[in-house]
Amino acid sequence: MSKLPAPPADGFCAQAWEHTAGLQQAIVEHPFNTGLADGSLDREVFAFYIVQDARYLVGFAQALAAASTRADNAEDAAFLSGSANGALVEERRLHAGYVSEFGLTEAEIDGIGTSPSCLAYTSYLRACALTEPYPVLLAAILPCFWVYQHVGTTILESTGDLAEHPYRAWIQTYADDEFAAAVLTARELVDRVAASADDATRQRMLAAFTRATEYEWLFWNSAWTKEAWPTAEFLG
Ligand SMILES: Cc1ncc(C[n+]2csc(CCO)c2C)c(N)n1
Repeated sequence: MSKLPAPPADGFCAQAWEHTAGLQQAIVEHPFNTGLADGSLDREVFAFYIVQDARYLVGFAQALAAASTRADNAEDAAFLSGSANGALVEERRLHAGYVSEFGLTEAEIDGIGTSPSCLAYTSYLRACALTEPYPVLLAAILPCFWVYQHVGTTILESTGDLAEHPYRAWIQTYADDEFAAAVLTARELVDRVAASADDATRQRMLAAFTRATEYEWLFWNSAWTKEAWPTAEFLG
């Protein structure tokens, strides 16, 4: 799948992407993602990322499920709750893969703490679900879709044939046509909701989109550094 078409120039999504363009570039150029693209990424760093991502997917699914209860029509509710289910199906798939691909036992998995950045991102999404207006919650959810589609298709452009690529399953998931269609639906939903929001709400939407995109960067960076709690040493 190639890159998505640009969103309508007068809408929220176009404004949000332009506002975060430097950060989007930094995400694509992060050493985690350049290593994912050329296949040089350390397997252990990737395993750390996958374990944290499974934790993230549970929190993200909760935010999507909460958003679906606030939709004002069945089509949007179905999209949001279907995406929540999709995130949980993916969590189950990753979890099953821990054992087969990375040789981790259930006890080892349970012993891996949720990283500070993973907890911060999921806590932020859950907080948006509880305390922010529906349009702001949707703006916080959107980078999860859009940033991954951007990263996946940018990596695919640079790799070409994936037959021998060690991270082909990951790249295929996020450069896939079905996923691109979901990202377009998410963008259209956010543009539509933003169009009938007042200026103050639109400002908060932009802040939420930006914050969630910052958390996307933090998430990759935390895998790259195998981020741990600096306080762990005080707890024995
Ligand atoms: C940190 C992080 N951010 C985004 C995604 C991508 N993602 C997760 S669930 C979903 C859509 C609903 O099924 C998408 C696009 C990820 N895996 N990890």
